[in-house]
Amino acid sequence: MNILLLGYGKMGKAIEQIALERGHQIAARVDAHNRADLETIPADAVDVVIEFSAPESAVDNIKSCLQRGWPVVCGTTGWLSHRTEIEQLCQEKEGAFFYASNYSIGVNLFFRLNKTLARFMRNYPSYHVSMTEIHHTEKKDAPSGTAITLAEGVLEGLPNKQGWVTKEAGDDKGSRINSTDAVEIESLREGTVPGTHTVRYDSEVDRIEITHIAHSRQGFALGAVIAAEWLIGRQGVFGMDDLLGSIE
Ligand SMILES: NC(=O)C1=CN([C@@H]2O[C@H](COP(=O)(O)OP(=O)(O)OC[C@H]3O[C@@H](n4cnc5c(N)ncnc54)[C@H](OP(=O)(O)O)[C@@H]3O)[C@@H](O)[C@H]2O)C=CC1
Ligand SMILES: O=C(O)C1=N[C@H](C(=O)O)C[C@H](O)C1
Repeated sequence: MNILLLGYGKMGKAIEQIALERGHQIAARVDAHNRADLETIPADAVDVVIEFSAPESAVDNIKSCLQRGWPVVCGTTGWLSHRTEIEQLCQEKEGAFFYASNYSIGVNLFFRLNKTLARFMRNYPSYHVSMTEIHHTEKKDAPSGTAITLAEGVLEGLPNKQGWVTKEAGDDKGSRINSTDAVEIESLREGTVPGTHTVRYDSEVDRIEITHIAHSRQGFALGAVIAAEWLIGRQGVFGMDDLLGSIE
C-alpha cells in the first residue's frame, strides 16, 4: 500500500522503517515544514495516511485527509476533546478513521489486564488506586493518552471512583475533584524513556501493581502499520478492540 506519513518525527521514522520492511511504499512524508504540500498530493497517490504529529495539529490534519477521501490511522495524543467532531466528519464523508492512544499489542493486552484487575479490586475499598506514566522529555502532552485510557479502564471497574486527576496542581485536565474519590495520575518526564505505565493499588499493609515498559518505539510503529493494513477497504470509526477482535 502507498502510505502518506503525516508527521515525520520519532514515530513517523519508526513507522517508515517497518512499513518498508513489510513491503509498503511511502507516498509522501509531511511534517510542519512542508505541511502546505499536503493539498498538492494527488488523491489517488495515497491508500492510507498514518498521522503521528502533535496535539495542536492532529485535528486539522485528520480533517484534511478525510476531506480528501483518505483513510486515516491516527496515533497523536492530546486532541480528544475534538473526537466527536472527527467521528461525525468521518461518517459524513463515508470515510475510515482509526484511533488508538497506544498501538502496541502489549499495551493493549495490558489495557485488558488493567480492566480485569480493577473489577477484581471493586470489593476491596481499603486499597487506594493511583497511576504513574514516564516518558521522554520531548513529550508535549500530560498525562499520556495511554494513561488516560488506563484511567478510563479503572473507572469502568471501580464505579465509586469519580474521575481522574493529575498529581501536580495546575496541570489538571481531568475533573477537579477530591483525589481520594479520583484516580490520581502522576506524569514524569525523564531522558529518552519511550513509555512506562504503572497502575498501583496501595493499602496500609501492601501494594499490588502492574507495569508496562516499552523498550523502544518498535511496538507502537508495528501496531500502527498493522492497523493501516487492516483499515484499507473498511468504512467507519475503529480502534484496537476492532482490530484485535478480528485477528484473535
Ligand atoms: N498512539 C501511539 O501508539 C503513540 C502515540 N504517540 C504520539 O504521537 C505523536 C508524535 O510523537 P513523536 O513522533 O514522538 O513526536 P515528534 O515530536 O518526534 O514528531 C512530531 C512530528 O510531527 C510534525 N508536525 C508538527 N506539526 C505538524 C503539522 N501541522 N502537520 C504535519 N506534521 C506536523 C513535526 O514536524 P517538525 O519536525 O517539522 O516540527 C514532527 O515531524 C505524539 O502525540 C505522541 O504522543 C507516540 C508514540 C506512540
Ligand atoms: O509521546 C510518546 O512518546 C508516547 N505517546 C503515547 C501516549 O501519550 O500514551 C503512547 C506512548 O506511550 C508513547
